[in-house]
Amino acid sequence: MSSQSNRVVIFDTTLRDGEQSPGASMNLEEKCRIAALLEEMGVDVIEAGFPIASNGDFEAVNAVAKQSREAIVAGLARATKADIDRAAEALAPAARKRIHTFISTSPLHMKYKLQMEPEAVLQAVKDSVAYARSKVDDVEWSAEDGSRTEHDFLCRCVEAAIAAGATTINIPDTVGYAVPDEYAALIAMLIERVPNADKAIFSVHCHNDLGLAVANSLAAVNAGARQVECTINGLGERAGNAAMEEIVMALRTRPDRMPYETGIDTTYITRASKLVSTVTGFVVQPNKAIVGKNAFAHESGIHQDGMLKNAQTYEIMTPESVGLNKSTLVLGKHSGRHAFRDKVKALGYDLGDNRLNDAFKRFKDLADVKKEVFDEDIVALIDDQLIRARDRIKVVDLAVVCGTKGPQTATLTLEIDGDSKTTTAEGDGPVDATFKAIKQLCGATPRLQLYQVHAVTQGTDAQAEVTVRLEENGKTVNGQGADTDTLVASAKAYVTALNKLLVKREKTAPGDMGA
Ligand SMILES: CC(=O)SCCNC(=O)CCNC(=O)[C@H](O)C(C)(C)COP(=O)(O)OP(=O)(O)OC[C@H]1O[C@@H](n2cnc3c(N)ncnc32)[C@H](O)[C@@H]1OP(=O)(O)O
Ligand SMILES: CC(C)C(=O)C(=O)O
Repeated sequence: MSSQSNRVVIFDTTLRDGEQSPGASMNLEEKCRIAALLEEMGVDVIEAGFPIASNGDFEAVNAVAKQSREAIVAGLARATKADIDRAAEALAPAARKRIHTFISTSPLHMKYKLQMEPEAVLQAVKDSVAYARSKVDDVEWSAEDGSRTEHDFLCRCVEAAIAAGATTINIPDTVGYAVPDEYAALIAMLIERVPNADKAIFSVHCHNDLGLAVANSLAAVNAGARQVECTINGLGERAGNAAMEEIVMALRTRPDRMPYETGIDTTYITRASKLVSTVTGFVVQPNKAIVGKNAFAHESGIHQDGMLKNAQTYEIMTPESVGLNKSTLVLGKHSGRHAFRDKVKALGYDLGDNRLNDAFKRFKDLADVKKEVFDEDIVALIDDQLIRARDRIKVVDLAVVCGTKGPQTATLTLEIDGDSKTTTAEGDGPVDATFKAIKQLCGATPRLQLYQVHAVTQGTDAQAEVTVRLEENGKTVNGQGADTDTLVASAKAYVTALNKLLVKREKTAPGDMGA
């Protein structure tokens, strides 16, 4: 494959560079599960670890080597015989194996980290690649800190690595320092200047310190790189690596600007993201591109309206293309009537325009006090509205004073047959005070048989749904009320039950309100 081909090799290093994220260690069984999924989704090369690093790393590379069939399994090695021997040993069972050997080439790294002269580094490139080639046919050489390497020296190292048998040349932006046009120019320069450049595939490995890992990788592909090293969810050292899902979906979504293909079945992306997140405990931020919880979620009314008319108005990829069932229209304070009507219909209600408008107003009030409005909230809200439509008694206002000091008081305003009436009552707790206030205003004395509260959804801002059962002269009625305020929900429930009692009384003694 050359820089003329349009096929981009996806080299996944979640298990190696991804695991270098502090706290992201994975055990052998977890690595094997991730590797199996990476292979199933069409990853070309799986870098399974750094075998000399520890026995655990060796075992993991060895286990992934044993289980993989189609994917090439790579093991990392410094420019030393011991590292290369260990990598070769771990990779031995692999159907397709690659030794990935590297050494730093930037002045800073050579002088301070390696404490080697450039000529010694150049010799190490030749020796390490040749030695690795004596072990396997597929050798990748990386110029660590390549993006900060002096160009002439980098050209000499790359030429030497290819001459010694490397078939993939990786130019990492190890510290995420590059910017897209500069990095693309670097890759183009190497392809142009290195005499044997056509004998190797050029690869990029970008870190995200400036948030440019994906942009740099794509710019490099446009300049002729045909392997991208990346990780699921962008996991990796420090700010992470280029995120595989972003690279792959950018190529798939913009073939007009980037006419390249990968072998990835993108419908596996969500699964892979979830698996890596679960295994490492690294939660994916909600607004993360492609795999964040909100990547295909819409809350604003104008966007929801557009989505309902044509999803392409606000989505450049389909959720199905990344393995999600569907987009979500999240109902919240920014939602509009179109999305609300759609949701109400989907929940099985057939409300006329007036009722819908009324429900929408109540929904907006609820959304003002609640972060997210769930289906259950809407059901509770509409049921509440339907129940209350013909009520003679309505809760208008409630203010409760409660706490450790006491006495607990409730100041309540009810609308009774169109008239507004207010009273204040004391009680044994805020619920008792509220119920006493209702009884005072309505002159009712039914017996409370049941008082039950449950949260409609989760969270401290959840709606409370209260059930009240009242008994009078052998007649029993239940009333329900829902509200984010438990006491308001309690008042509504009690009043609903009272309204039902009134209906029952009407049947026996028409026109009678008080008890
Ligand atoms: C950019 C990257 O991501 S590179 C990969 C980074 N990943 C890791 O380091 C994770 C795994 N690493 C490890 O477990 C350990 O660092 C080991 C096992 C590899 C080495 O451990 P130690 O022998 O204790 O060495 P230590 O890590 O302290 O220092 C690294 C040594 O390797 C040398 N070195 C670093 N890179 C290379 C290289 N590519 N080729 C040859 N030598 C190298 C350093 O100069 C230093 O040598 P020195 O001991 O002579 O000063
Ligand atoms: C070993 C190389 C590829 C690396 O991880 C880096 O330079 O970031």
